Amino acid sequence: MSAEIINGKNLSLALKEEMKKEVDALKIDGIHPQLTVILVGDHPASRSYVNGKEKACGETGIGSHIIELPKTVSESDLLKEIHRLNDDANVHGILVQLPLPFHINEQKVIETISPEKDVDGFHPINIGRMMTGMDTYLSCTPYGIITMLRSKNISIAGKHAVVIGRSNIVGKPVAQLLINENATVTTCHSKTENLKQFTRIADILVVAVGKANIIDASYVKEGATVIDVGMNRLENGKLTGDVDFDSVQEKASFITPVPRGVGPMTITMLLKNTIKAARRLENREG
Ligand SMILES: Nc1nc2c(c(=O)[nH]1)N[C@@H](CN(C=O)c1ccc(C(=O)N[C@@H](CCC(=O)O)C(=O)O)cc1)CN2
Repeated sequence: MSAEIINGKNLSLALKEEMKKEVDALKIDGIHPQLTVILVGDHPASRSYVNGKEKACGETGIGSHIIELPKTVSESDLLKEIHRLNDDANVHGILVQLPLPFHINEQKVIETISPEKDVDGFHPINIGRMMTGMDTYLSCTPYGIITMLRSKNISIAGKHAVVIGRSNIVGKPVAQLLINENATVTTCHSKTENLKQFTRIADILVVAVGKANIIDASYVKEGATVIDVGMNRLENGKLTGDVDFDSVQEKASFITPVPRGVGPMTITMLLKNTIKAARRLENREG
């Protein structure tokens, strides 16, 4: 067997075309979706992700603005900036690029963003809404994963999904979204004993560990769907996932690559959330 590749880059292109039409229609109604991104410091990867967000906004007609703050900015100045954006009626979506410097409390920052403008879906109110199955902004990476599964009509209901990783940004919300889709979900993590006993019975395996090529074919059930959220930069500069792609591709039914898998979908779902925010804040059903 050789698994079908779920190409997040191509899916993103198709979704962005649809969103461009949606944004054009909104503009005719006088609504101009607007995203503001705050970038603290000059971490090259963060800068590149923020540039990617700006480019994707441009491609779909969404207005974007980047606020750059020095890495020495105080927590209170950052919070002030967020309050100002919360009060700015022209701004529909606010995002603070993570990670932040150590002297800034990330959770405090997330909780300061108005839940109605929290297009990252990180605010505890939006997490709570997601957990109770309410309509809300879904965290972009988990939302992208569910969208990738749906794009290939992969059955989720009744299937056993195993998530490796329990971060607030990926592991926990993706597990919850899979439960919302009626999967039976097992969450594994660094303290899980005998990881293979779980992964080998997974119909859907989501890997968000952060260790290059740690999951090889021996962890995977024949015919499984394998979603690789890992993004590991090797010494030679090459980007690789948590999944040993070549061996797992021989055993799985579907697999996401790195790069051009989940990563591009993270940005694309941010655009979806920004359009939703614009509709909601302008009272047009989002
Ligand atoms: N406020 C947020 N911060 C961070 C998030 C987030 O969703 N919100 N997620 C990550 C970074 N991230 C977006 O911000 C992100 C990561 C990766 C990609 C991507 O497209 N990756 C490419 C490869 C890019 C490369 O070569 O380096 C791919 O996988 O094909 C997009 C967005 C942490 N911070």
